[in-house]
Amino acid sequence: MWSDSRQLGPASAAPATKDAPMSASPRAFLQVENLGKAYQADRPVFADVNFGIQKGEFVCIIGHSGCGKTTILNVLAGLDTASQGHAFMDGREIAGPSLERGVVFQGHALMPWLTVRQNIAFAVRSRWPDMGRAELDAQVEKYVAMVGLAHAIDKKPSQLSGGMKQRVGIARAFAIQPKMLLLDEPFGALDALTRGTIQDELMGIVRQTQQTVFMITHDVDEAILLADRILLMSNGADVDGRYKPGGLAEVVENPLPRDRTRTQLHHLDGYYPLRNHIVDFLVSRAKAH
Ligand SMILES: Nc1ncnc2c1ncn2[C@@H]1O[C@H](COP(=O)(O)OP(=O)(O)OP(=O)(O)O)[C@@H](O)[C@H]1O
Repeated sequence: MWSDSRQLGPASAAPATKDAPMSASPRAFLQVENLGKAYQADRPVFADVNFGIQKGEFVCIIGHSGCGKTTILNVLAGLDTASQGHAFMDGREIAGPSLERGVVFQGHALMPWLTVRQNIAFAVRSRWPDMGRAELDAQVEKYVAMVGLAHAIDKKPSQLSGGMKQRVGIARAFAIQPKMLLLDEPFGALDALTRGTIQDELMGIVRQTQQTVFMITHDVDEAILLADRILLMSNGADVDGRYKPGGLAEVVENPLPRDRTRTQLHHLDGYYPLRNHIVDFLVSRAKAH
């Protein structure tokens, strides 16, 4: 079930030119190669991060605060640049933001003066500027319904609860039909009950759309529920007087059946060993690897 990160990322010898298609290679749909980030040259936050995500795969990343999860997600989103290494999606190096990647942050980032319908229509129009009115309306309504908000489609964000706003953010990300969805703790600010409901909804939509997802979470159960694989990340630390950057310490395959649900998760064979393994990592190994 557990695998060392070094087995994962077959770092390629030939980095592709920015924005240029790569030559045929066995890379995954999303491929991260030797990624590193240093704000301070002698103390990189993380270094030599390698992993791949296959099309349709749901991958979560877990690690303590400050290990660099958001930095990695921002590099994948094209919102930040790495100090070292490369990230490729669908055969091209990621070199800036793109509507091919949908991003959802903890703060929903909706435009407060627009209704739910208008917020999502804005994103859909950015993606398909020539889309006709009827098709645009249908696209918006489909994804609003998918997150259970048809009744609130003409409301403004100020009239919605935190959970509803986060659902709008999710609907907006799905509505542009991105090739990859990047989620940075999207449920972090929600109460447990709402969080559970939206996790179920997200899982349903992801299964229906076969969406490829990379998600940051601090919640071990959330990762076990949603992810096919869980990346465990360690923090940079001083070890025996020498600084060791953070990095990908381990990749955990989720052995539980893919049709698992939140309510039966705890009863499944393999749940407790998996949970204990991740918690042990966070408690005893995440600070230095
Ligand atoms: N612009 C910046 N300048 C200097 N240091 C930064 C900058 N942005 C991030 N950092 C540092 O880089 C490290 C990684 O930050 P990042 O937000 O990626 O971590 P994280 O694992 O996502 O943390 P959290 O779980 O708390 O969100 C942190 O120590 C942070 O202080």
